[in-house]
Amino acid sequence: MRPLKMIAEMSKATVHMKDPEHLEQILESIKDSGPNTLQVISDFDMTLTRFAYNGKRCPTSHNVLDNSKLISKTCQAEMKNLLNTYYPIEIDSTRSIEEKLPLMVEWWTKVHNLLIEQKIRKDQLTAVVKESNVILREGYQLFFHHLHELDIPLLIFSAGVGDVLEEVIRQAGVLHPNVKVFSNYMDFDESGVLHDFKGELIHVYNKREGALLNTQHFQEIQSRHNVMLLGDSLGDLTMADGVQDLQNILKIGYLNDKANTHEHLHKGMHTYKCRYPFSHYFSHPAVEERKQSYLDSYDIVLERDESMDVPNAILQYITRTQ
Ligand SMILES: Nc1ccn([C@@H]2O[C@H](COP(=O)(O)O)[C@@H](O)[C@H]2O)c(=O)n1
Repeated sequence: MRPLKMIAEMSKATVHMKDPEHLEQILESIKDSGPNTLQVISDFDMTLTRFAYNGKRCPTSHNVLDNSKLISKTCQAEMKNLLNTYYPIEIDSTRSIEEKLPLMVEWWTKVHNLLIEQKIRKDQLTAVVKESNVILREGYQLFFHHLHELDIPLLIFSAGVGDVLEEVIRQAGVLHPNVKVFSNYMDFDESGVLHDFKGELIHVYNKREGALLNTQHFQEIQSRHNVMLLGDSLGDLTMADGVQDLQNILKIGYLNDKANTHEHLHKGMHTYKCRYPFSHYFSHPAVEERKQSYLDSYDIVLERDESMDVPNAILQYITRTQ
């Protein structure tokens, strides 16, 4: 039987594909190569985590801090201003990456400096994550456990805050040894107070496997030439750049619903629970407008789907040995 017929989840109404035949070839080729040739590369915010829950937007790893009691009201206001300034630039498809890149570095640098000024303590992060509204997508247990069982590396590339997202995964009980996170990690002084961020700044335009060249992680994944990639933006597609001798890449994209959220964003504005002020949403292209570009770039597009059902079903299929 043809692969797509064998994967029941592929007939869900949320699933879209531009070229099912090509997708079937990729699925077969990855399956034939075996699980020890596979690595999974994923974005974190709004890809492994939910975009919304009960009609309310869920936070990114940065927002977990922005919305917390660790940040003064003045600082929250400054961060919100920065978001108002730079987020429209991040999603502006009329500007080139060359134009946007220095501005993204500027945004991240300003936010990190503000966070440093807040003298955040390492021992406060557990509580802040617990109190936040961040939620991993439904079916995350199966996803993480299956990859762990088969010893398939899960590389999470995130321009968010590594300490926060690692804590999210830890609290969910799925921070297995095969999970490697590449993100912006906080640097705490000897008394446990944030005084810097470690290493090179990671923003939306430089998170990719090639950045791991000459690291131990790179050696561990060098022989894995097949990739399953999960993302929620077109920028996430470059995360696999630098994979050695890439044979097959299966790209699954979450097309999150930005248009449906106006109503609760109005409410969220007063509670600081929303990610962005609603003005961003009015200028943000709606799902229908973005759908074609996602279909042109991702092999599978999941529209308004808050679950891991499809990635899980695909994984079960391509790692089945008989
Ligand atoms: N102060 C900030 C800076 C960035 N963001 C958003 O985080 C996203 C990056 O995280 P990924 O896991 O998707 O790499 C990015 O899309 C920014 O909009 C933020 O919320 N606050």
